[in-house]
Amino acid sequence: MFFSKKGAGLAGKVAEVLAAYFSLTAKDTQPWCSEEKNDKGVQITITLPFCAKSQFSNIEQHLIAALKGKLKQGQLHIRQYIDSHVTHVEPVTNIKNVIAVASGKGGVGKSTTSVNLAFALMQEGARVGILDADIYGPSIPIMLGNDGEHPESSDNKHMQPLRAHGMVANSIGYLVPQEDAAVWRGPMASRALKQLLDETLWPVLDYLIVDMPPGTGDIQLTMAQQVPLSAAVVVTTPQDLALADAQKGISMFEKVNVPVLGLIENMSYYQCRACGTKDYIFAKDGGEALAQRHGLPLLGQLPLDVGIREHADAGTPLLLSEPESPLSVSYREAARAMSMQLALSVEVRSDGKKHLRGDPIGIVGKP
Ligand SMILES: Nc1ncnc2c1ncn2[C@@H]1O[C@H](COP(=O)(O)OP(=O)(O)OP(=O)(O)O)[C@@H](O)[C@H]1O
Repeated sequence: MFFSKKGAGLAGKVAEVLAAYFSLTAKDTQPWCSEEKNDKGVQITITLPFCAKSQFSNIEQHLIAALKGKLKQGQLHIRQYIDSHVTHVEPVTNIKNVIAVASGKGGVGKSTTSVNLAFALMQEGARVGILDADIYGPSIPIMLGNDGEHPESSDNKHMQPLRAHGMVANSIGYLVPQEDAAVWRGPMASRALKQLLDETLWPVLDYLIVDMPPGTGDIQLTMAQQVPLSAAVVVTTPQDLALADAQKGISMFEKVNVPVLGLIENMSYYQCRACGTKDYIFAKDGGEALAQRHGLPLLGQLPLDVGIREHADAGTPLLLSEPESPLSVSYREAARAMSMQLALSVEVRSDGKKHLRGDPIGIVGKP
C-alpha cells in the first residue's frame, strides 16, 4: 500500500477541481485529498473537514465529469471528519464545537433557526445536540415536542440529555417551571447555563448548538465568556430595528474574541401561496447589507412561512417532516455554509481529541 504526497498525482488534480467547486484555492483542498495504490489501482479519498453529506454524490459526479476519464466511479471515496476548534475556555467533555445562535433583538426567530439548523446539520451527517440557554423563555422543549419531560439522573449530579427525533437536548425548561426561571437574576442565570453545559452527560458531538437568550446585555456577555464557544451565528430580520441590535450582537462576540461565522436573515420575505408574489414585509436585503459591512457571509435567507411556524409549534421538526421542501433545502444550505465557514476560518485545537472520552458511562443508545 502506498500513500502519495498530498497535492501530487491524481489527488492533486482532484484537489484542484474540488477547489473550483467550492470557490477555494487548491492550497485549501489539498489536505483533504489523499491517494492510495492497492490491487484495484489508484484509490482517492477525500476527507471533508465540514459536513456536507447530501452533496457527496454531486461532488463525485462533478469530479468524474471534470477529470474526463482520469477518475472513474468506484475509485473515489468521500467522507467527512469534523475537528474541534479553539476556544478561550476549557472545552466541555465530548463536545467538539459549541456554536452560539444569537440575536440582538427578541422574537426574530433565533430558537426556530437553532432547531432547524441543528436538524439540518444532522441531515448533513454531523452528530448534533442542542442546548437551550434562553433561560428566560425556553422554547426548545416545545419545538422538539417533548415539553413536560425531565432529564434522568442516576447520581444526582449529572443529567442524561433528553432525546427527541435523534437529537440530544437539554433546557432549563425541562428542569424548572418557566415562572421560576423568569425571575432569576444575571449570576443565577449564567450559573444555570454553566451547569446545564457541564453536568449533562453529552455523547460525542460534532456540534452543540446553543440557543442564547436574546439581547446583548451583561447576562449575554457573561454567558458568551463562560461557555467554550468555537463560534457564533447571528440571526436577524431585514428590519432596521433588528439589524441595529444584530450589529450589537456581532460587536459583543468581537469583544469576547468569539468568531462570528455569519448571519442568517429570517423572515426575509413572504411568498403568497396563491399567486407566488414576494412581499418584503420587514424590508429587503438588510441582512445582506449588514453582512457586507462586517465582511461576514450571509449563511441563509429564510422566508416568513406558515410551515416554519406550524412545525415549531407542533414540535414536529420541519427538516424531518418535509425533508425535501425548498425550506429544508435552504436550511441545509445554511448548515453546510456554517460548517464550512467554521472549518476554514477557525483554527483547529492543538490538543486535539483529549476532551473526547467516548459516550459517557450510563448513556443509553447512540445519537
Ligand atoms: N421564518 C419564520 N416563518 C414564520 N414564523 C416564524 C419564522 N421564524 C420564527 N417564526 C415564529 O416567530 C415566533 C418567534 O420565533 P422564535 O421563538 O424562534 O424567536 P426568538 O428570537 O427565539 O424569540 P425569543 O426572543 O423569545 O427567544 C415563533 O412563533 C415562531 O414560530
